[in-house]
Amino acid sequence: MTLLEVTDLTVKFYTEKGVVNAVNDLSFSIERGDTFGVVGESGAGKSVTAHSVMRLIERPGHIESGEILFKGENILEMSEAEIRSIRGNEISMVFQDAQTALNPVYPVGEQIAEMIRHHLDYGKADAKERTIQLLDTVGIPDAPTRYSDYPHEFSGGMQQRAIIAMALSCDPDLLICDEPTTAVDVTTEAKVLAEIESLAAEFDTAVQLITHDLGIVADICDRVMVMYAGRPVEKAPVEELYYDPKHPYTVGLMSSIPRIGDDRDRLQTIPGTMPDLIELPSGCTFHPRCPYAEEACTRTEPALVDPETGTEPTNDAEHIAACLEYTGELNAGLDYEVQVRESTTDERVEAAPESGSVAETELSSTDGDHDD
Ligand SMILES: Nc1ncnc2c1ncn2[C@@H]1O[C@H](COP(=O)(O)OP(=O)(O)OP(=O)(O)O)[C@@H](O)[C@H]1O
Repeated sequence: MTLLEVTDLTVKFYTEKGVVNAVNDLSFSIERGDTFGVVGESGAGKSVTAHSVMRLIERPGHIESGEILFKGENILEMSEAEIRSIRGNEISMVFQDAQTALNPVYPVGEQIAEMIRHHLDYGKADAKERTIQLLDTVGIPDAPTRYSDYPHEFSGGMQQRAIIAMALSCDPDLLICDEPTTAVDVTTEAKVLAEIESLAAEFDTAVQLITHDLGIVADICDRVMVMYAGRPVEKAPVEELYYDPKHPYTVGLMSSIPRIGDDRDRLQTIPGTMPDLIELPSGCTFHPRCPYAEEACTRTEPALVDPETGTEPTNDAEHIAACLEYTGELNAGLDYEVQVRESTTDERVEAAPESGSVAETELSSTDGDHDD
């Protein structure tokens, strides 16, 4: 049975300025042990999607329609007690502002042990032992001593790992990580991500990783969903997305990956910003920013289709995209090139949109040592 199956999810926020269409008709699924990336710029609806899965959407937000099946049970129809027993237990989440998840006045170890006692009904000594084991697993050096340290005695990277340990403490089936590394430096980021990856493998935990960075997705995800203005515009196994991106927005995102020592101004490659979600553009919501947009794109909203056939995807279709190119409605077509450069240490993919800019990313895995 599929672990998580989201179908036609629509979420709106009723604000004074108007109704924000945060998530529109979104469907995706995550299998057990899968690492699923959700990418897109700020405001794409990534966090709202994750919060919906945890049923944490609060007023003025409202889940308008859709189904969220977790192990076959509809999360949206569960009682408060049922959803509470799943949250932090079978599904746990590392939030964007992860550091605030630690209470500054209690030792880190005690906070994790408390979670374990609460959710797994462990005795005091067993909970402490499991906590120390977990701290050790996430790479906290000298875990038995560090157990009694307060959050401020941990470095940012160590705090982040402690939070991941906390999220994993109940051995969840699904770990949702919302930009888990925004608050840490680049070196720590690579280590934390490697940690999530190896722990997920060790515990057979599925991961939904939310990020705006396709480079991170390349490092650790199996499958990816690219979101734009509350909708999925492309879904694919990670390698296919990199070698053969089908949606112009994905190509634009790949162009935006900044690299150290890179003198090209990559962040400029997608002109404009995410549209106002109160008044979405007509037709394809990406058309105002798309270098290939034609008249048809201002009128017709593209459906997610199998790019090979241009038809509605079958259930087992792995790569799907929402662009009129694939339903034969564009005259000039898409004009970008994907180049694959291989080197001894990594593989790089480049995609060049019409503007002449080049998208590039690495398909190498992060190094997973534990130093801070
Ligand atoms: N409580 C709220 N009230 C009003 N609008 C909201 C609220 N929460 C989210 N939204 C709106 O929903 C849209 C999607 O937000 P969301 O946080 O999911 O984006 P995101 O892709 O996760 O972006 P980021 O990477 O910045 O977190 C945004 O336009 C946001 O303004």
